[in-house]
Amino acid sequence: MTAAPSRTPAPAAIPGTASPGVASLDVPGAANAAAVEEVARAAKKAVRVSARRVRAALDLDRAAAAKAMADNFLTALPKITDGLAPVGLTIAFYWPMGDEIDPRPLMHRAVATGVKGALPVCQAKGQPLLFRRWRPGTLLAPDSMGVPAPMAEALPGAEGPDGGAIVPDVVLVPLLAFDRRGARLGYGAGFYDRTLAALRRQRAIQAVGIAFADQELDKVPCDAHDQGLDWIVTERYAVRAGQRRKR
Ligand SMILES: Nc1nc2c(c(=O)[nH]1)N(C=O)[C@@H](CNc1ccc(C(=O)N[C@@H](CCC(=O)O)C(=O)O)cc1)CN2
Ligand SMILES: Nc1ncnc2c1ncn2[C@@H]1O[C@H](COP(=O)(O)OP(=O)(O)OP(=O)(O)O)[C@@H](O)[C@H]1O
Repeated sequence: MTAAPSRTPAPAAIPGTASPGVASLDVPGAANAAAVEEVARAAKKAVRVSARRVRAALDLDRAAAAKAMADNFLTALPKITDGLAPVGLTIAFYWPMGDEIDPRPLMHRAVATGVKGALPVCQAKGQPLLFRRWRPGTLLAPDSMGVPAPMAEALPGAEGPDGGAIVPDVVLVPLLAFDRRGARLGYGAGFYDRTLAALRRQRAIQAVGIAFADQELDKVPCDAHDQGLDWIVTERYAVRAGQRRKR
């Protein structure tokens, strides 16, 4: 199965991956569902450890890769946003953490073309992320997970508990590992899964996984609550999830 065309709402889960790799655990009923979850959780944990090592050890020019990723993203943007609101497009970026590919060159270039920028804010564990407006120069302070995020007070008209939250059209998702189906692995706190699930209930959005190309795996372990990617953009290419690898 391929990803849904971009004019229809994005798929809520990764097509054909309800119980990947563990379908032979043919135990009927709720016990099976729990076993499948458990196997997926253990598999993810192991893959996360090795994926972190792989990303930290990548032997490449990280600044050049960040620029190349920005080029690929901006070239693909008309396709990524085909069918979304053409005016006042809001893109949720992320502020780089650790060894992640740096989205800041992309953020500056995208905003210079008139895109509205946003950054995620962690409110608390177990809660979806919210997004606040980002422009070059926006003051950032550590959110509840210690990641720099726009402060509520810094925003004009940001009254209310969410401090001026905005709903993005395109969400950049930082990855530890991904596959071409659009399955992804993050830090394991479930922030992006919860956030994409909540956004997709509200409107058509596009989730774009951002990573170094070498973070790709044949198959990332995933389970029923995992929210898939619509696109993947790396320093080497931009692809719609669900497309076969041309190699
Ligand atoms: N750049 C970026 N921003 C993001 C995320 C992300 O993955 N990348 N998130 C995606 O969910 C949310 C933050 N999630 C987080 C999940 C785990 C840890 C964490 O375990 N931190 C460790 C140090 C990890 C490290 O340095 O590699 C710690 O605080 O001890 C932090 C943030 C929102 N913002
Ligand atoms: N939509 C959701 N509602 C409630 N809990 C969820 C949801 N999505 C994920 N979770 C929980 O979050 C935890 C982490 O999920 P998972 O292992 O998929 O992390 P991840 O995809 O690597 O993390 P992230 O989404 O932060 O990048 C799991 O224990 C899962 O039960």
